[in-house]
Amino acid sequence: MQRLAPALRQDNVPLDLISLIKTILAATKEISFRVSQAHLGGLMGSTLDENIQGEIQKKLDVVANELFKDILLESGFVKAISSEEEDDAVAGNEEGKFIVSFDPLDGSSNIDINSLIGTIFSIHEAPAGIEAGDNDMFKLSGNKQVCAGYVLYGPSTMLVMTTGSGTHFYVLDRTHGGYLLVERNVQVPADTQEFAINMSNQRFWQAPMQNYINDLLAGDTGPRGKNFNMRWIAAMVGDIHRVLCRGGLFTYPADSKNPEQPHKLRLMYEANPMAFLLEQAGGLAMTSTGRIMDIEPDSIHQRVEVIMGSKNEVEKCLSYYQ
Ligand SMILES: O=P(O)(O)OC[C@H]1O[C@](O)(COP(=O)(O)O)[C@@H](O)[C@@H]1O
Ligand SMILES: [Mg+2]
Ligand SMILES: [Mg+2]
Repeated sequence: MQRLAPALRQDNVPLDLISLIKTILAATKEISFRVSQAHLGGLMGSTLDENIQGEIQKKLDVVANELFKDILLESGFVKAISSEEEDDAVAGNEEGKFIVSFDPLDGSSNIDINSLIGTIFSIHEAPAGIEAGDNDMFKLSGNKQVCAGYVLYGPSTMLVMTTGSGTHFYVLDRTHGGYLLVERNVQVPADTQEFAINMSNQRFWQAPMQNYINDLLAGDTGPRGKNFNMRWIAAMVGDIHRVLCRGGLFTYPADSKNPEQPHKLRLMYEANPMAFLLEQAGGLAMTSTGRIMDIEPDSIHQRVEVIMGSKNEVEKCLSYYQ
């Protein structure tokens, strides 16, 4: 099995980006270890602190964030970072060529039940003429990502990553401590009979999503003429990984539960990186009004609605909004 660096060189990834990716992955190996030892290291449960999202931070959210942030800022490769757990961008090396947005631990509500969690990252080239700590530096669309990926801390620790030459799967080999390529150019099936949504929000969805989901639930007795199964891991990394492995539709639609905040998932370090991975694997990643990666961000913690996965099924869902 091919090691990470030769696999990236095969995709003509520039050496400085390979060095940054290796730095990111060094942090994920440490996080993977800390996650596996969390019970023993007193890292279960919550802190007393609230992050800018208005969520009480888990101890592991804080540990993973500090680890990721420190390793990146010390590397010298990054001009700035932006994280789910940081109010604002954090300045790095003024000469740094890249900026990194990340979700240090995705699926935080799964930590205390020992279920699937992960780390999500998105890399852009640093725009010129903006100071290192300025949030405006991150107002770049998903189309401008040079690399995106996630690491899933599951039965095995898996890396799923793209640099624009397809989406590839890697596994952390614990014998020699490196990520090995296990599948190149993953392709998402265009059709599916599996969907993922938090059903408990149903009464708050807009009418098109209500109608779409009702028709899925009607199965072969309804207009879709076939049965659909439902899954919800409550960790985007886990639900998207399933979609990349066997197809499916994953959605976190707009809802009226909190009118001031109709969307849940964050554009810069959840929706954009997953959109890049899915599109590179032949899937689609949309809101009800357009392509996620075309969105021009207006803030680093901006939230968006998400409808992504198997191409034909995403198009079918969007047809309910026409
Ligand atoms: O709690 P809900 O409504 O099931 O939402 C689950 C969603 O929230 C998230 O956990 C949010 O991410 P964080 O855990 O990083 O805050 C997603 O991973 C997941 O898809
Ligand atoms: Mg998240
Ligand atoms: Mg998180």
